[in-house]
Amino acid sequence: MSSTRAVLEATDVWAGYGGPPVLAGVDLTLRPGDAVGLLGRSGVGKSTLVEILGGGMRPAQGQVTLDGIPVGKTPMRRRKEVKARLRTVHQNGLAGIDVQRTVEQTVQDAFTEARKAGRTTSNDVEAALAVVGMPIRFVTRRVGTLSGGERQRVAIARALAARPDLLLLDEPLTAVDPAMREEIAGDIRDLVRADGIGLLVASHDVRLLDRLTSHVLVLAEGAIVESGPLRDVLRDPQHPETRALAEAVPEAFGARPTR
Ligand SMILES: Nc1ncnc2c1ncn2[C@@H]1O[C@H](COP(=O)(O)OP(=O)(O)OP(=O)(O)O)[C@@H](O)[C@H]1O
Repeated sequence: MSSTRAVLEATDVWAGYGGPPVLAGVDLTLRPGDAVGLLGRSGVGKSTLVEILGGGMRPAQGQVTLDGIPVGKTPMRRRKEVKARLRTVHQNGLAGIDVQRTVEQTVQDAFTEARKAGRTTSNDVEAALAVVGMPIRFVTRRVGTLSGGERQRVAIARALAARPDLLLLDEPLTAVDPAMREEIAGDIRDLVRADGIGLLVASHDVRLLDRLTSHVLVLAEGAIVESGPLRDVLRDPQHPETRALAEAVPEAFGARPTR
């Protein structure tokens, strides 16, 4: 429903934690309607990149912009707008969520903000929870009493209720069992497709990326070393790190057996 559709652009992003750089010149563009996976082995810098893209961490060098507005050092008067258009769901699913509020209040708050901003007319908490496979009986539960997997799902429902232009998910649904994870991923995919929300999903779970995204970027040695449709990338990996990832996934994803 938003009038302008945001484009997120990262240019020559460098970052680290005092040692060798974790990110060393990452370029990336995310548009509404995109469904992009960020694939890479554990510790390669996926969360760091998601944090920087969402404005939670500043790069040592380079910049991230949302339709030209700097993300991370956003001018005060544009912060609300950036927050409405660009949402991040962190790995633990709790950042920014008041654990004392109920599930219903948490999702309702997001709808209220989105309605005020003219981003949605919906107020359907039950439908929002259904997308992440949560029955209506959870509405009265305080977020602080939920299991890890339930919190992750509420965090996603809340982010989707906000109807952002772009949604960044860092290792979503890790605490949810595999069968349910696939089903929820399919429902999330349907919703973001229907609403034209741009999605970036950081994960090393290729099954999840296969469900949620249409295109992957492989992060290795601080940079995006490969990109393309997931199954193509795994079938014909070019970079040694992609080859290692491909060898570890089931053949169903098109990876060639190790010779
Ligand atoms: N606060 C921190 N202080 C020092 N080092 C950090 C900090 N946060 C992350 N790192 C290091 O930076 C590197 C990248 O971490 P990051 O969490 O971005 O990787 P990741 O690809 O998301 O990993 P995973 O898949 O295991 O979540 C790792 O070597 C990690 O140990």
